[in-house]
Amino acid sequence: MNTNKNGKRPAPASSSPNKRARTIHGHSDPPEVKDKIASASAAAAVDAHSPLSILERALDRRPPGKLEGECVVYWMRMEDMRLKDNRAFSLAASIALEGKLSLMTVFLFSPGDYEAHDRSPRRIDFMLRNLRSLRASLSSLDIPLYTASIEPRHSLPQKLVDLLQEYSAVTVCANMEYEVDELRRDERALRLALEKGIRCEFIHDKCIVQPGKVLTKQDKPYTVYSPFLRNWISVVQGDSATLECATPVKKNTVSLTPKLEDLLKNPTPIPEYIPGFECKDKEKMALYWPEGEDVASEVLRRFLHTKARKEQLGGGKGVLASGEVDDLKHSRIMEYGEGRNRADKDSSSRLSPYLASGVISARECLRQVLALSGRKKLEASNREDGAQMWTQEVAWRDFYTHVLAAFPRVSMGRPFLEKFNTVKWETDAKNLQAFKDGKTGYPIVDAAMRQCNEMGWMHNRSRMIAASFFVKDLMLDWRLGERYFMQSFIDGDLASNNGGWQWTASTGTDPQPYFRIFHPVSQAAKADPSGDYIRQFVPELSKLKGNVLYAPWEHMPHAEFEKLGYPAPIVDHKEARERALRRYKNPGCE
Ligand SMILES: Cc1cc2nc3c(=O)[nH]c(=O)nc-3n(C[C@H](O)[C@H](O)[C@H](O)COP(=O)(O)OP(=O)(O)OC[C@H]3O[C@@H](n4cnc5c(N)ncnc54)[C@H](O)[C@@H]3O)c2cc1C
Repeated sequence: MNTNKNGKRPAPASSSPNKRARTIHGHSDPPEVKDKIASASAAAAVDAHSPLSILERALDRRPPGKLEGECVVYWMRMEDMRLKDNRAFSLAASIALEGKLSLMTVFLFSPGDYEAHDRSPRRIDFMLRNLRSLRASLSSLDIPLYTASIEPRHSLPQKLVDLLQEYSAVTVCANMEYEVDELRRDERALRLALEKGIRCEFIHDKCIVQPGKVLTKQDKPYTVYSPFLRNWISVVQGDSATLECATPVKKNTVSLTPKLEDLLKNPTPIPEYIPGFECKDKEKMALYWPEGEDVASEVLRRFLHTKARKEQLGGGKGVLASGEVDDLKHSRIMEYGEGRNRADKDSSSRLSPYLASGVISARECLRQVLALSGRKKLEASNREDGAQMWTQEVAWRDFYTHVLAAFPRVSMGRPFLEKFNTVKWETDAKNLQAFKDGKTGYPIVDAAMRQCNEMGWMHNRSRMIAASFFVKDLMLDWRLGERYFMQSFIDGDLASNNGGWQWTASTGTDPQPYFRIFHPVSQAAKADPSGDYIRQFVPELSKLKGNVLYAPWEHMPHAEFEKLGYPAPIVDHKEARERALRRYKNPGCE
């Protein structure tokens, strides 16, 4: 470790071009994500004929003649893992009721898709846990659940249709998933099903307002959030059907065929884990993030009605640990306007794992917010009221899903702003590893990354600070960071994660301007004024207080600093900032 002139401060590793000892220069895409980056022309072609528009057109086709069969299938996927307020499930039930048919549910595991989408073992384990809980609920409704693991992933549409035929299904209903591969898979399944006279219904459910419904005056998708939000609010308030709860599904009334009866009594197994996605810390994850619809409802209830609790900061305390106190006036949502950027407080809802897996619907969240103190109006410009502010955050989830649906190339490794595609990235493997391990020497970044590694989740501010440091300070390719987050999070959601990374990397829709670069020390003081967050996740610094905590190398004598066993900064922020400005200003240049 180096010391500076006054012998006090271990100097951060230099990032200026002529001093970079450990940095391997490279203009090429990093090998880890190379396969995932489409060419500009291929990506533009996908944008021009988006998989969503292709699927929507295909949905107009119906099998000729009367549908003959014995059941209707609800095809549940990993983003709609609930029975309440689930549109495809309700639709399947109503078609079954009308046709005097029985209802069954199918869940197909697709390890190839999980791999392709960098799904984390935590997310897969959460999926399995929720599925087990749903199986019990389905069984109480006499609805059989069929499960199977399908490989290779490209065979899934054909295997689904084989299964539909085996069970003599007339219709299959599913909620749309907006990722490119998934939309293409569904379109293929639809074509194959049609050939066999089976009807497919893929419907919008994930967002509060469906993609394609919030458009500019020129009928174009929005690329800027504020006008999107204003229009989104007018759609929500102008059409009462938007927030309507899907009809609850009742017990199967028709007597089941022997095959379905057998499936109800002898369900196909839900594995302990999916090979390749063994979750090493599953007990801990189950403590932090218990599964089930009732849990999700309780997480929401507490956010709306109870006060912040200190214990929720981390330290093995789950999202439903006891100690909550009802206090509508000072509930977490009421304090959200002021507190939402505080990583050291129990300031946000922690609903993201439940929303990402669809364990609770976003509509339900908004209905409950509107019911609070009889609130009826949403206001785009109100940035003080906690409930309004929170709704605006939930709208970001819709925004990024709409962006993904309208500009699918963003998920094909392309920056939304193509002009930044040639920005030169570093490829320093040691820096990448230090970031992942939370050993960058910047306490707030390290606390964020250690929270990620410990909980599979991070506070929004922490995600922004860590991602900014990754891109602008380490100058590492944002796609590598995007991938690591997906592989680590229990709430990994392609649209929100990609949106968050592209916002931070200044390459996305409505991004952070490239010249606004977070300072990892001043951001620490803002996000963690009490210091509790850093002390919780970075035990080497647990005895430090005040400004020393945010930049110990700067304020402590060298010998004292060394005793902490905490790394010195791996880059100098000032130099790194200049490098980032230089490279963003002139993409392609050193
Ligand atoms: C680099 C980066 C990566 C991210 N990756 C993900 C991800 O993989 N999955 C994910 O769900 N969110 C992601 N986010 C968004 C946001 O950080 C999380 O949704 C939020 O921190 C979850 O905590 P919460 O449920 O307590 O949020 P709250 O503040 O209580 O917000 C409520 C809900 O609104 C939605 N939401 C809030 N902020 C955003 C946002 N900026 N973008 C999209 N949706 C939002 C989420 O569904 C969230 O659960 C990312 C943000 C960044 C900057």
